Amino acid sequence: MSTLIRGGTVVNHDLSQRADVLIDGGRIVAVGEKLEAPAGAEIVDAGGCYVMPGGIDPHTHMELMFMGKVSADDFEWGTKAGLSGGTTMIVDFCIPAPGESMLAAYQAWRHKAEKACADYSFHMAVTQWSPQIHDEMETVVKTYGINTFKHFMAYKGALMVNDDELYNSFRRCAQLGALPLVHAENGDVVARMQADLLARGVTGPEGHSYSRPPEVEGEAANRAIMIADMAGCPLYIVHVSCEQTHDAIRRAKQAGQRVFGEPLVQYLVLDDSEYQNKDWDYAAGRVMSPPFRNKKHQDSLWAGLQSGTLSVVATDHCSFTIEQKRNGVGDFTKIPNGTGGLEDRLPVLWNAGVNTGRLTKEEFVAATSTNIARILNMYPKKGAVRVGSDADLVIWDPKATKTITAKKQVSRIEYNVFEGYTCTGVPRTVFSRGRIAWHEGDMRAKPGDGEFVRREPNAPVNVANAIWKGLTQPKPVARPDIVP
Ligand SMILES: NC(=O)NCCC(=O)O
Ligand SMILES: [Zn+2]
Ligand SMILES: [Zn+2]
Repeated sequence: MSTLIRGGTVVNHDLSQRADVLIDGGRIVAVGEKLEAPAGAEIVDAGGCYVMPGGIDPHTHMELMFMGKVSADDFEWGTKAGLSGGTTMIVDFCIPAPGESMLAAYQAWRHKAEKACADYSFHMAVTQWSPQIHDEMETVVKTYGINTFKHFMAYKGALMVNDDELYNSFRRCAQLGALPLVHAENGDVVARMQADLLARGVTGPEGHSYSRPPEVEGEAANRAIMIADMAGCPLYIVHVSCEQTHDAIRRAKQAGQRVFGEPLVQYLVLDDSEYQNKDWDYAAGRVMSPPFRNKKHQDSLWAGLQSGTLSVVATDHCSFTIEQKRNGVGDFTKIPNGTGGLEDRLPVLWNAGVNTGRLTKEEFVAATSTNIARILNMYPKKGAVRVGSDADLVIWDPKATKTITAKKQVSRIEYNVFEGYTCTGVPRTVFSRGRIAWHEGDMRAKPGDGEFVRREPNAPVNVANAIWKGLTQPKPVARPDIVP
């Protein structure tokens, strides 16, 4: 059955225009003014609204075993939370358990994701280096359709990799046409600072923030950028929280490197005063890595989104209940790291970005959908309102308001880091591959509706980078033979 979305303004990353959108077979089949409704088509009114590509959150952790706890939102509730806030696709991190092969981890993640209500894809984590990992990476790319590999430079003794492992893996990414991702924090320094703080009696959630200053992030970001350049691959830095990391990205871009930065919506509107809250549960609920920063860093991130030095706004949705967070009472290093935000990303970014003039609505679409679709090589299947694209769409009411409260959220945890924040501009109707998945609070998507999205290697940026690196690689100097 076809659907005609009538009377709205279509907003793409490059252009906004009054246009109707015709959907058939899960795809967009026409975009234009005053389209004829085919016989039997469902008509959906978008008068006074924007029609935008569904949000893509490239950074989530559903049902993840992390720091001894399993994150509370699974693929069903995580994707439902996303849909209720206009996000129609997530990219989750497939993280092998210690000693587990990537191939087994991939199967485990596919199993967990069977109940997804919206489309999803995976990044694969590299948590050690060995000939087996080297070989498995090829299968991950060519057989499983995953073109991104995540590296943790923090979480010493758990997920952290060293520079040798980074370089080996980045080299392999260059060979495979894949994109490496890094969590940039100097895990050795963090571990020392944590121990020093605990020894000085700083045991509460504020210790988490003190132990991870912007310098540990900036240093690691710089290091990863330099290693990626030497390895000959582009680089994507997840959860960019501070000016130091933004500055490293900015310099790398100005020097011609292909580096992408991903701030989180939490970093744009929440600050480090949250960790000083007298209520332990409140402060612990905001513990994530890197931690929230101050206004100076927030301004830097906003400027990066405006200027294009930062590309994508994500959430790193990794939600833990209060009981799980209380694992760290008396020792902040044991508080499971992570916050929610998936259902709030678009409304909060619109309110804090578009309504304040920091972002145009087109830049909003770029930061929440189109840029990441291009970086991950799934554009224009995802990330665009254009003929042939998947009909993952949001009808966005720029006048409607909502005050965020955990009492009404879809996520399974008891609190919300944006509690009390009022947004003007919220989704009215959300389509997932042509079906109405959510409409004004009515969740229609069902477990299993989501599909895995394959992503092929050799995105345009990888190809260009490989050509450049090939042309500029060290070559032997031809000299006349010396006859001894
Ligand atoms: N960010 C965070 O605190 N938790 C999730 C794991 C990660 O992305 O580092
Ligand atoms: Zn991380
Ligand atoms: Zn993460």
